[in-house]
Amino acid sequence: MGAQIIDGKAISSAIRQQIKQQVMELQQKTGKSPGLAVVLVGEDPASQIYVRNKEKACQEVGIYSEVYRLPQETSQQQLLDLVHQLNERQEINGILVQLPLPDHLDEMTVLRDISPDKDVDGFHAVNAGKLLNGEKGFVPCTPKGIITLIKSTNVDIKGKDAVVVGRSNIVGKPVSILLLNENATVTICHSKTADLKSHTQRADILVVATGKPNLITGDMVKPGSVVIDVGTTRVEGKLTGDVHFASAKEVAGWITPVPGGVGPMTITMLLQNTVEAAVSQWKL
Ligand SMILES: Nc1nc(=O)c2c([nH]1)NC[C@@H]1CN(c3ccc(C(=O)N[C@@H](CCC(=O)O)C(=O)O)cc3)C=[N+]21
Repeated sequence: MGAQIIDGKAISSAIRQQIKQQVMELQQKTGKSPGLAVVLVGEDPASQIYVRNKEKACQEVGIYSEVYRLPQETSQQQLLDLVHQLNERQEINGILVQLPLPDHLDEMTVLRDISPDKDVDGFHAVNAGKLLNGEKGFVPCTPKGIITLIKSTNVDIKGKDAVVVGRSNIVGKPVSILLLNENATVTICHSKTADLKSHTQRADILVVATGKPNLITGDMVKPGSVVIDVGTTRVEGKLTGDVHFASAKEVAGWITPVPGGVGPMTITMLLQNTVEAAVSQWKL
């Protein structure tokens, strides 16, 4: 018994099939493939895995990709020089600088120097502003994937109580705006929220993106609700979500697993954004 599992892996592969088709059509029409540059600074093992997965995903769907692996001691200027070069390169439609950057580098400055037209992560202030204003721009990959996963349940978002736990610029804030755009009533909770449980218990849609393993237990979940777990923390070698899966799945109506939920969707949305970038830069 218990919740239906939202299979992010299966939904991802269906969308990747469509993207592959679209890339083939673009190649036939233009003789070119969309191109993505991924920049990784330092040797964080988790980042290495993500970057390799992104590279593989690009290959699968026919997106051209370049990966720049820069040493830990790369200077701010060296990183900015690379970003500027990539901004100018015709064959590169999307640029992603893997976060977090080493402490001596200023993320905000680096993100601001990526051309907003190539900002497939949707982290540039221009794209964040467009999202807030309801203008067309790049939507961050994880939030975009989350909305796709919620819609896959056929639960109508309109008028529902959505509670987002976490207020990062990468997930919490943008997913809150997307849910608001879908006409949910949105509450944003965070580490200073007084009574977290009182909020999560009322959530028809619960999105958890805190990086605190097993923060949300079954007693904090509303019966029948949609629970989206964004956390992927390695605990004793095992990838662990922010939601205690075993107890939450007895209460929720739908729930995403970790792994195999939000993670694969993030990469799929990156592929989608890269194709979008190419189509718009090629003026198709
Ligand atoms: N500029 C930038 N853009 C990002 O999108 C970005 C980033 N920096 N920094 C790190 C986070 C994290 N992130 C994930 C992507 C895929 C999985 C993923 O595919 N996870 C698999 C499991 C992978 C594994 O086994 O480790 C899953 O959940 O099933 C997870 C996490 C993207 N991020």
